[in-house]
Amino acid sequence: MKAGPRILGLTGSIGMGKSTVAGMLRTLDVPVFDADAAVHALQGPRGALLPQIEAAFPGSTGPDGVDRQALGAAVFGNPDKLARLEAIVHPAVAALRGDFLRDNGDAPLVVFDIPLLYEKGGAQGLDAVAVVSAPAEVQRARVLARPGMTTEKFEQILALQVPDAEKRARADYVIDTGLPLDGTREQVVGIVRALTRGD
Ligand SMILES: CC(C)(COP(=O)(O)OP(=O)(O)OC[C@H]1O[C@@H](n2cnc3c(N)ncnc32)[C@H](O)[C@@H]1O)[C@@H](O)C(=O)NCCC(=O)NCCS
Ligand SMILES: Nc1ncnc2c1ncn2[C@@H]1O[C@H](COP(=O)(O)OP(=O)(O)OP(=O)(O)O)[C@@H](O)[C@H]1O
Repeated sequence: MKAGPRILGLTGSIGMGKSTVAGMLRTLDVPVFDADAAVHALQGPRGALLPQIEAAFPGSTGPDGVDRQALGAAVFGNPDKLARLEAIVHPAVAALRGDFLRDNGDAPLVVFDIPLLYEKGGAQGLDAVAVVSAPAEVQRARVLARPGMTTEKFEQILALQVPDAEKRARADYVIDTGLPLDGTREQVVGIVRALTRGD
């Protein structure tokens, strides 16, 4: 028997409903590590990565932390700059994820919410992966409704992400978020049951 919790990776492309599903998992008492929140904390006011990011991208940080709009404009669409930012951010996120796992060592199941799981090869050590997915037109409508989002930015981000169809093909579970929330919640409950049964 494996020591420690089972680990479910949760991923999905922009606007597919990861955060909503992560919220559903938390209400089922499943601890969720939120990679995006970790990035925000590391880049926010007094964030641990501010000196390194300022050195690599002068003028991109201030008293409120990283200017995400400006840094995003600099790195999305420029693979070298994006790789430089990732080399700063990803090891720090991995360290926080290790802390989380130690803190929740007694839970039967934990979830790693990792937006870029397939893009950045974060699948090692996971027992299963669930992908959130909705039809492309639902995704587009959700994303373009967000403040500060433009069609251009959306297209740039999509181009950086593994296509939804490929994610669905590779995942152990597909969670459909293109339907009313209750239907999605039912699927989430089923996955948690399947992964915690028979321990
Ligand atoms: C460049 C930053 C500051 C822009 O922040 P902003 O708030 O404008 O965008 P946000 O983080 O919400 O990302 C928007 C979309 O782009 C995607 N995205 C973010 N980083 C990347 C990346 N390195 N490669 C591909 N897609 C990415 C996200 O999954 C999301 O769908 C930020 O995305 C960042 O620091 N990215 C590098 C670190 C990283 O890889 N984070 C992903 C979680 S580990
Ligand atoms: N069945 C459903 N499941 C999940 N989200 C749904 C569903 N129906 C409607 N929605 C809505 O779709 C939106 C999904 O946004 P959410 O922030 O969860 O996506 P995300 O994948 O985390 O996005 P990003 O990767 O861009 O941060 C929310 O506004 C949510 O209320």
